Amino acid sequence: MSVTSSPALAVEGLSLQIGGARILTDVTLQVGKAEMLGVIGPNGAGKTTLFNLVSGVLRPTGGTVWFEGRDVTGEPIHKRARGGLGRTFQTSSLFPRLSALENVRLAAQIRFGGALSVLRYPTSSDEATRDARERLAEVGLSHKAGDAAGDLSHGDKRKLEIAVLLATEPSVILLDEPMAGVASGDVPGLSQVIRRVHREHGCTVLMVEHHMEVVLGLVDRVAVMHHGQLLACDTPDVVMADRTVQSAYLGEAV
Ligand SMILES: Nc1ncnc2c1ncn2[C@@H]1O[C@H](COP(=O)(O)OP(=O)(O)OP(=O)(O)O)[C@@H](O)[C@H]1O
Repeated sequence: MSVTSSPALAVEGLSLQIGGARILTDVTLQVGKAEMLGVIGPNGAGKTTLFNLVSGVLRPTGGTVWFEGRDVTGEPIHKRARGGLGRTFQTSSLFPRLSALENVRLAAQIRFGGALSVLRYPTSSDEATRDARERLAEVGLSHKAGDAAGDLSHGDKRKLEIAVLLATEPSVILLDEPMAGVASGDVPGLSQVIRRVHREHGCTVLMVEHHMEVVLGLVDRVAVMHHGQLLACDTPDVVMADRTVQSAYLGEAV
């Protein structure tokens, strides 16, 4: 997909310097509406830092973050999240002792403006609970609604995190290594959930992922990071054929 004149998300000259260390240098990138963009690169390339700057976990020392045409560089993470910029983290952000349904319901309650109570047992008539059940169905976890989040497999935890995210109705979703720790047998199912959510919600998805097969099979374009810089950003075919990418990042043809 080509990037439209009004991208869902854009970073311009984004840089982060900590002490003498240049963590990210002058990254400029646009993500079109409803596009799925993968971010790849070796360990320490700056992928998570890019996500942290985009979502508001970190403030850049240079450059700008644009979200739906708005400069959000100075906005804190919760304000960006309320505006529709949602993300998952490498480490799970679920409440392990709450059920899968309760985890999603909490996120839905925030959207519906209800009291944040996990003590109140969900009832089928409650709007947030109904919404939470729908989100669980979307990620194929209806049958695990009553299970404690902490007891779920890694793959199901990742699906649940996506359901929690969907309950906040984001327009842009950042997925930080969704396949990390997921058993290989569960990878296709999780990929399918990501593809379906992207297609059915029409949201923009940015995904950092080491699992190359997954990224190349899912995304419209791939951004390649290397030493805190953006090396290339294009369709999977073009990026895989790029000699700079092959020699600097992959070391050999893929
Ligand atoms: N707060 C910090 N202070 C100093 N260096 C940092 C800080 N945060 C990140 N770095 C360094 O910046 C570089 C980029 O880190 P980052 O976590 O963004 O890489 P990554 O591409 O996500 O790596 P991985 O694939 O291993 O998760 C690394 O060399 C890391 O050690």
